[in-house]
Amino acid sequence: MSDVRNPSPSGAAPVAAPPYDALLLLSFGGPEAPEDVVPFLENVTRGRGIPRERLKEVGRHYFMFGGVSPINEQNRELLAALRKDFAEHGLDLPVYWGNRNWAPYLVDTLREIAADGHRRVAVLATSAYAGYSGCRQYRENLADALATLAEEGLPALRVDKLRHFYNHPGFVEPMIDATVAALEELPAGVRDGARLAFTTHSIPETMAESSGDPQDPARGRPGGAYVAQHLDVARLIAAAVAERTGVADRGCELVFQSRSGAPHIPWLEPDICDHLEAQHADGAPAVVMVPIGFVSDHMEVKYDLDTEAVAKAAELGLPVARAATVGTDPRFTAAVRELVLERAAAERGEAATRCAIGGLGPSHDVCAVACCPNPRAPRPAAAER
Ligand SMILES: CC1=C(CCC(=O)O)c2cc3nc(cc4[nH]c(cc5[nH]c(cc1n2)c(C)c5CCC(=O)O)c(CCC(=O)O)c4C)C(CCC(=O)O)=C3C
Ligand SMILES: [Fe+2]
Repeated sequence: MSDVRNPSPSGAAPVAAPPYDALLLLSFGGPEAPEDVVPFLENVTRGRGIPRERLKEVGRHYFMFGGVSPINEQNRELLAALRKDFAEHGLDLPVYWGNRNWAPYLVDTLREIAADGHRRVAVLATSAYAGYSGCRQYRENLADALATLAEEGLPALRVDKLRHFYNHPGFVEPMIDATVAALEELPAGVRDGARLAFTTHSIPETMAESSGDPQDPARGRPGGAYVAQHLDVARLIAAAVAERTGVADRGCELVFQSRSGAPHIPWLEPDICDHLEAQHADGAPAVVMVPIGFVSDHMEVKYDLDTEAVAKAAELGLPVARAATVGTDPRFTAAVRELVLERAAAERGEAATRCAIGGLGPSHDVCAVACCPNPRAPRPAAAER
């Protein structure tokens, strides 16, 4: 692992990151009041064939939490943490935030960026891995928003999406600490026997198979790049946790959660709740759930893991703990800064250190047209070659 953390000496004048004049934090968005829930779900599911029953069920999850998803507040905290990190390290780059499905909407943020006089924007999507939902769909959202700005006669912006950060040490290391901390929450008697269950969002199997760049060796593996990348992270965490705790055989299972879509369409399995049952039947004394698929403790974590899976475990009498997501860990904000600086250097034609751990290497900077295809029909997407 190479160290590319090189803060400017304190007192030095802040430096920019040419050619970029802004960073955009691009996220999913979530409701912030009960009356937001139905319109939010309509935004998410428009034209996606999600069964009505599933929508009612997901609406119920949000209402259980007062109609407020934690995701927007978590993104406000990340935005503040990024601004603080940039300021402390002498990086003079304004940071903006926009969402796919709720205010502040991406298109409004891009209008604001243009009005502030910025033209070249680096984009960090709050999705660490390859796949349609986490990569191309955001690039389609960018293309749509840019088209709206063009129709309005606003100045043209160029947007560059930063590479997938799933194997950046600034993302993985906080999760190693969080997994060790979760193990320590378990009763001492079951701690050493506890198994690890790495969880992520289930997606349709066909979407998993086609995830990633066709040229990327990870895509050729069963499950495509989405599964291969998650397995790589799971192995890194399992190995580090084995070393830290002196217990080598906790397993390293990748399991899935938050399945939606029609029941006859195959999605990635096993589901976390079925997995807890199987682990219990297999004699596991405890399980630690490690939500490697997510960057903050949003609704998929608070409901699907902390509520539903925890209830399943209680019913089984299986002790469980859940590892925290990276959130605003300073190693993660430093990683974002490094990704911006690395990409800026690459865009200037300079050599850049591309920090990555595990077996797959750093992801590509610019997605291919055939990367993570839209499962329905091809649509214009920004930031591709
Ligand atoms: C891979 C992936 C991530 C992880 C990467 C990333 O973080 O981007 C993710 C994150 C999230 N998903 C979220 C919420 C929802 N996802 C849905 C539906 C879907 N997700 C999908 C995939 C993913 N989703 C897919 C293939 C669908 C089917 C419909 C479609 O093809 O688009 C639905 C519809 C209802 C349902 O069926 O669940 C909702 C409400 C929230 C917000 C949580 C909050 O409010 O705190 C977040 C962060
Ligand atoms: Fe989702």
